[in-house]
Formats: sequence, C-alpha cells, structure tokens
Amino acid sequence: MSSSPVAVKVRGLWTCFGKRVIHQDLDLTVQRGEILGIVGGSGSGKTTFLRELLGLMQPARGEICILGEQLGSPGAGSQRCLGRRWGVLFQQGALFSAFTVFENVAFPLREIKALDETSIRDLVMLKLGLVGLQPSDACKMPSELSGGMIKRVALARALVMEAELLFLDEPTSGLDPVAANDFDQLIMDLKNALGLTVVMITHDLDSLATACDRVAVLADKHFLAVDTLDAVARVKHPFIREFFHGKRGDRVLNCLAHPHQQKDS
Ligand SMILES: Nc1ncnc2c1ncn2[C@@H]1O[C@H](COP(=O)(O)OP(=O)(O)OP(=O)(O)O)[C@@H](O)[C@H]1O
Repeated sequence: MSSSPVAVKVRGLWTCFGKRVIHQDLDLTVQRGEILGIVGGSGSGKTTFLRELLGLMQPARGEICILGEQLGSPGAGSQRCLGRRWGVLFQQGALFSAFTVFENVAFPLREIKALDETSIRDLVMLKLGLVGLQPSDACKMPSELSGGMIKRVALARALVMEAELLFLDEPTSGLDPVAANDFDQLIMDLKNALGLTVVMITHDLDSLATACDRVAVLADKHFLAVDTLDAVARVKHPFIREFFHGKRGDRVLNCLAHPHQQKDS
C-alpha cells in the first residue's frame, strides 16, 4: 500500500470524442484526507472525467495515478484490486431494486468470495450503522426508502470494502435542503473518522461551502481554478461569476465569510 500523501494525480489529460475535444491538458492533485468538489457547467465533462478516474474510460492522452498506482499500467496491481480501495456513489444511488438493503451492501463482499456469512453480516451491519441507518432498515427494499436513505445505503455499499477514497457523483441531488445538509455532515464525519479522501462532483453550493476543503472549476476544457471556495469565487471568469455570484451564491459566500451570522440570514 502506498504511503504517498497524494491520493489522485492527473497529468496532461486530454479527452476527445471523435474530433471533439472535451478536456485539454488537465492537471489535478488531490491530497489524502481532503474533500475536493468538482463543479462545472452542464456538458463541461465532469462525468466523463469521473469515468476516467474510475478506469471506466480511457483518456486520449495523459496519466492518472490513483493511490500511488498508475491506471492502465501493467504490473502495478490489477485495476480490480485497486477498485477495492475506492468506492463510488453514483447519482441515483444505483441500488439493485430486487435486493434488500442488506443484500445491496453485502454484494461487493459476496463477489470476492473471501468471507463467511457471519463476517459478511457483521461488516454490513457495521457499515449501515456508520452511515446512520437502523438495523431494522437492513431488510427493507429500495422502494421503501427515502431519497436520503437510498444515498446512505449506496454510501454503505461504497464503504464496505474499507475504501480509502470515495468518488461521489452529485451526492445531494434530489435531496431536500435538510437531508442534503445531513448528508454533507455525514461525509465530513466519515472523512474525519476514517481518514477518507473524497472527490465529489456537485452543483450544490452549500456542499461546496460546508464540506469541501477545495473546489476545482471545470470550464472551457480546463480546470480554471483549484483552490478554496473563497479564492475560487474571486477568479474573474463568466462561468464563475454566474455560478458563484447569483443571489444564492452570494448568500452562501457571505455565510462563509461571516459564519456567526449564518442563523440570522
Ligand atoms: N460516449 C460519448 N460519445 C460522445 N460524446 C459524449 C459521450 N459521453 C459524453 N459526451 C459528450 O461529452 C460532453 C461532456 O459530457 P459529460 O456528461 O461528461 O458532462 P457533464 O459535465 O457531466 O454534464 P452534466 O452536468 O450535464 O451531467 C458532452 O457534450 C457530452 O455530450
């Protein structure tokens, strides 16, 4: 296992669909133990970038190093093995609708065929508790769960292999503000308790302000800025002005600058 302080390193990454260039010479470094938020306009290539980080898609050019291992390089540990060190939470949770909560979370453990049923049961129940679900939720079907609970089950499944790194795609989408805030808090608690590194795609300004240590802004095929929210919001670019300085953006940034006033605003 690598002890590098860098969890994700991307260098000179180009993505093309036919002649269309989506990413041009992207560089990104994510430190271990940080929560990085990625924002960008619709179609800027956030999901495509995430797919490349997950090894689901090959970039046209460039290098991606995850937890010290270069994606696609022979002999650097199989991608399957590396996959066990990271977890993914897809936008809609992507639970198996015909499986109970317990079976959904147990699924990756059963796939590796290395644990007996008692160990699987103990691990699943531990992870359900970690994400704030009750033991009685284990036998529920996904159709019986709220949006927030579905995200929590998906998170438990992403963590069940003892992931060191979590990739989250729009984790708070579809949640009301209270559930979204609870979920952000859960991500921060897990980061602190488990030392997780988190890379999340999000449009949610509140998530960026409360949960993310740094923000990467993807626009015009590049990362325009990768910095704290405060610093990023000061970059002069039309996308940043529109995204961070609408009415809601200014409120969030104001709360960030004056946290003691947050309750009054
Ligand atoms: N398989 C594909 N073939 C061709 N073009 C694609 C393919 N996948 C994505 N694209 C194009 O690449 C661009 C980036 O898509 P992507 O889904 O990564 O954007 P995004 O930033 O995640 O957008 P959104 O926020 O709307 O989900 C889009 O213009 C999309 O149409």
